[in-house]
Amino acid sequence: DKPLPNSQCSLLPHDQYLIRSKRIITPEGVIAGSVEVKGGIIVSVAEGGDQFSDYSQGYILDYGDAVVMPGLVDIHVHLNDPGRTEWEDFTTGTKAAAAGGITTLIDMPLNCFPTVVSEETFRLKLEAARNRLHVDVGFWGGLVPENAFNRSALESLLDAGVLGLKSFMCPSGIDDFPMTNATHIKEGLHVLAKYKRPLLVHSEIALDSEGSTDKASPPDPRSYSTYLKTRPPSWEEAAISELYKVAQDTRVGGRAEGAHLHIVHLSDAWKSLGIIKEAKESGASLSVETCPHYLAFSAEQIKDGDTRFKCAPPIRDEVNRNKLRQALMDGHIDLLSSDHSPSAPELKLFDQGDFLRAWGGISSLQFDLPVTWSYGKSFGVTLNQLATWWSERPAKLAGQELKGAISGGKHADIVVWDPDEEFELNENYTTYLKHPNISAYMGTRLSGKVMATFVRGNLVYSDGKLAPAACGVPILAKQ
Ligand SMILES: NC(=O)N[C@H]1NC(=O)NC1=O
Ligand SMILES: [Zn+2]
Ligand SMILES: [Zn+2]
Repeated sequence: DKPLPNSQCSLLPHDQYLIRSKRIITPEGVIAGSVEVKGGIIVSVAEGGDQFSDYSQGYILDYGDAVVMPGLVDIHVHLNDPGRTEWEDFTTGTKAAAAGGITTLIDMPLNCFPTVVSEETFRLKLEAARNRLHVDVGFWGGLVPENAFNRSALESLLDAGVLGLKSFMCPSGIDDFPMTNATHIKEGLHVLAKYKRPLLVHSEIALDSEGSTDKASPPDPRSYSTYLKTRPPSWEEAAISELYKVAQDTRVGGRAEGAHLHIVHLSDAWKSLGIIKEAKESGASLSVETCPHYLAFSAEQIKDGDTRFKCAPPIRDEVNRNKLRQALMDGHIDLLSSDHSPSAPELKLFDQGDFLRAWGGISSLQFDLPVTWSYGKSFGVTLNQLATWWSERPAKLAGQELKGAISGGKHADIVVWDPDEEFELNENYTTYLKHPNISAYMGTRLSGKVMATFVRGNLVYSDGKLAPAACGVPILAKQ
């Protein structure tokens, strides 16, 4: 049993050990057995336990019937560092991730300042992240009008190691991250094809909407329905129809073969979803995510002035929510992400409760797992589905073939949790997010408590404690 290179990285002073449990979630199904970890890698996964009854090579951690699952890979997180660290930063965000069983997160190129739209700005991002990551963190670069037609600028950003690009089809809310049109996106995909990396798109196009026109009786900005009317499903439909067309380039033999288009945070479960199904059938390389808040909440439940629930696209009515749940269960939605997009609490305008002027963004990162499980189990979500939507597919989208599953040869990125333990998410709950009070989940009762989190074999979180050192690494795309 070799000593660890840096004992501050892990709460477990062993390099080689066995994790035992009656419920290990593997790609082949749930098994009772053990996962053998050595040097940060899963060296074997075995059913039963007899062959290890005398495990003299290392240490044994027996978790009984707690669930041992691949750590979550949250591909859609805004940590706002550098530049808006009073909203969230690398330290708070990655501590929250570790405590929540998220072993890898991919940081978005906007809400930080400057935005990550060039090699130079990406270097600033990496500099800010240095020695401050408690889990592994990858980065999306930004596709904006300024770089979309500048192939060499995009190539240097991609050569520097961003895992793919992200763009908006509507105003992003951040001045130095302007929106792209279909032509910019087509060019971006063409460059990405060579790298075989994805483009993630915020898919709403701002059309004139009924909410903003009635001047005789101005709508009440404290009412959620006022906000909901300003961003109807037709905005998502309009964007996704455009994307259907540009995605044709990603087909075999197309101009952007090798690139992939990923639609982020789908809310509309009606026509948008239909177009996505058709695009997949057409042979386009396309996928879609939704977020726990669209599965958990409905417009009917959002109280006047409670701007914690403001996000874009908006949380829609209960019928839409149920249809979205069904689409997920039926396999039409590929994966889940948080779109963790916190702000300083002042920007949520809790005093006025003004839905039209408050910052749009849901804060949820630390609660990805218990939230998905608490709401998901009511509509039949299984443990294997959690691993597919939260680990296997997001790892694949981000090009991380060593992450996202409990199987031999992969990184030992593991969450151990108790699906049956319930807790009140209130001010007494230990939360590492910078501003827990802005989270839409605060005040709810959840089930599914994270007991331990391993990142490349380091026990970074256990039983309410974090490892002292920040030993997560920045993930750079391989050439
Ligand atoms: N800029 C930013 O983070 N916007 C996010 N917030 C939100 O609710 N939807 C988004 O795209
Ligand atoms: Zn977005
Ligand atoms: Zn986002």
